[in-house]
Amino acid sequence: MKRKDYISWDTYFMGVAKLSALRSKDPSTQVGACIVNEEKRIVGIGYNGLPKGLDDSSFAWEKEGSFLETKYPYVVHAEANAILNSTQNLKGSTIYVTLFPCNECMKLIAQSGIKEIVYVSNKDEGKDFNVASFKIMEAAGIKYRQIKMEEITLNE
Ligand SMILES: O=c1ccn([C@H]2C[C@H](O)[C@@H](COP(=O)(O)O)O2)c(=O)[nH]1
Ligand SMILES: [Zn+2]
Repeated sequence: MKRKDYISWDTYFMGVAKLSALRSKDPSTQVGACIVNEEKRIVGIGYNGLPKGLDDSSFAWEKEGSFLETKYPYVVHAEANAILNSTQNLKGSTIYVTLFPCNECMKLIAQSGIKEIVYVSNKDEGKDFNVASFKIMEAAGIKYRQIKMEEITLNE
């Protein structure tokens, strides 16, 4: 008889997104993304980090202070990395992301043909960029749903 407590597709793909987020060097917000095609194949993964060639230790990860001394001008967002890392055309695919995408990422998501967003947290709800993100998403006809992530236990 087959096992009954196997994880769902949502848990599986969000689990990959969460695992990817653990690679992030951002001390305050770690984001992971996993793009899945219509055949449930993973076609791109990413997390928020500095661009290739930049030393993680030489750049500030501050949230506040002079703009050039914060992380904001330098970090590549998880969704952008997942799209850049993708192995095929993303038309019709789904992105699993641990944090609801910002407006900049939403533009990339719409432009790449991704048709569904599955997310866990929307910690920036109500901020202008978050409202803009919802506007882009709805105007582009992208579906979305928020899921609760269950704990995954790894047996030996
Ligand atoms: O769509 C998004 C939005 C944000 N991120 C990353 C970029 C930063 O490293 C953090 C956000 O910093 P805060 O601590 O929340 O100010 O998250 C992302 O990857 N994708
Ligand atoms: Zn973003």
